[in-house]
Amino acid sequence: MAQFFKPPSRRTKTVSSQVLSGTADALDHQGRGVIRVAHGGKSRTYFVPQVLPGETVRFKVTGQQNTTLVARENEAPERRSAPCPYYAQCGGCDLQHLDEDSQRQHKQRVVSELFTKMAGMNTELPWQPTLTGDDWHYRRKARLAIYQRSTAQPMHLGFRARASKHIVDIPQCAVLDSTLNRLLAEFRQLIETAQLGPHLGHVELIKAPLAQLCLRITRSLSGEQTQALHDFAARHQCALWLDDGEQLNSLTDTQACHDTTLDGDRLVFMPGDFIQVNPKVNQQMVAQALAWLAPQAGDEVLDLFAGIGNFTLPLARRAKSVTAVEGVTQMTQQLAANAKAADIHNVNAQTFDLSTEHVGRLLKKGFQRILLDPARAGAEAVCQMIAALPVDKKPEHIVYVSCAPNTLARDSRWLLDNGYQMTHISLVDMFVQTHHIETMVSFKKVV
Ligand SMILES: C[S@@+](CC[C@H](N)C(=O)[O-])C[C@H]1O[C@@H](n2cnc3c(N)ncnc32)[C@H](O)[C@@H]1O
Repeated sequence: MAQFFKPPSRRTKTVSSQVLSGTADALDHQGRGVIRVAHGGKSRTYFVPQVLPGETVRFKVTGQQNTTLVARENEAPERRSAPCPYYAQCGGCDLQHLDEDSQRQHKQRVVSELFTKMAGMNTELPWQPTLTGDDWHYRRKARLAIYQRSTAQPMHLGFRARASKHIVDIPQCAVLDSTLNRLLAEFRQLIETAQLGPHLGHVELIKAPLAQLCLRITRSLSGEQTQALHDFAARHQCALWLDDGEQLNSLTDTQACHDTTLDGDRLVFMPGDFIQVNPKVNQQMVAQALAWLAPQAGDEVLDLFAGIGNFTLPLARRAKSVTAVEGVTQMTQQLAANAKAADIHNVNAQTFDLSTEHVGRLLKKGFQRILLDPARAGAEAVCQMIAALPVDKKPEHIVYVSCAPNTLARDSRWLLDNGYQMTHISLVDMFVQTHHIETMVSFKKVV
């Protein structure tokens, strides 16, 4: 039999399940303690959840990126005891071991560092006061997973555990709106009495302004179960929706969900459409965008990643016209319908993918002001195309609203290197108790 030389495997030794120890010297942008551990003359960096700078811990390496905390040897002075009883298991509010002021300071520091590293900003950023609302019970929308193999087995209703598919039972959520929390407790009982558990995949709770429950149905319901849902909706004066994965049907004869803009216009939406989860903070965010963008009566404004028109309608009331672009057809149609119902006729709503060339053609028409509010992936293609515009076609003002500071810093570099100056930046405390960071930045054309 022929023999071939077999080189030794080049695969790095698996680190999985190793228990290491070290002291955190920083927090990363996901709120995890940064621990550097020496390995055979080299230093390796780990990111450990629930750990603060100065704390020495033992942690288990569960994958290339994942670690779990095993034991903490000391506590940093700024650590507080987490107010929510589910904090240790639930994957949700992962920064509540810091008080709210410390959370905000950490988030501001993260954004500043990312701007230095990724956008080349070496001067102090023009920070404005953080926009804040309630620290607890601020969420008007949440999706909870449901799992029950059969009615003889226990039912689970809650959020997924940290880095896992396991459901942590959450009878009450400390950041969920209080009306929705009360409804959640009643709904848990209904699942048991009507034996709904094996038929449901998740429930989405929305306050809009009537409480709404949207149920993901995985097996068809019996007549008695449907009646029990009807009775529940009547008893608790809420709306009920059934989603079978293909269609969303309203079970109750109630009005659709809606929000109200700061001008009093109605923004109708469907469960599943994007809405900003923190209504108090959202109102301030829209007001600040208007103040920074300062649309004038003669301005043509572009609202990109427009959703159902959260920024579009207020902008349209102040400018000559607004072109709003959104990638989901249903939301663009809803945006157009919302404008029409508010008697606003200067909105041109378009549907297309903003990561494509198409946006370049639109930008060449020339807009005085642009509002950008992308998803976490950011708006790099848009910023590159703004950067490449001739000076006379470049907008005078841009406001960028972001839920991911790394893509915000990356995209901002295109603007800062191509004729724009940052005039304002502020944190928007949309997701208190969690590591998620919402930021607003205003740019002004300087050349
Ligand atoms: C953060 S939400 C903002 C929505 C709206 N501005 C608001 O305040 O409610 C981002 C929106 O961008 C849309 N979107 C994400 N990626 C997109 C893309 N590549 N092209 C167009 N729209 C996109 C999403 O559907 C979503 O509605």
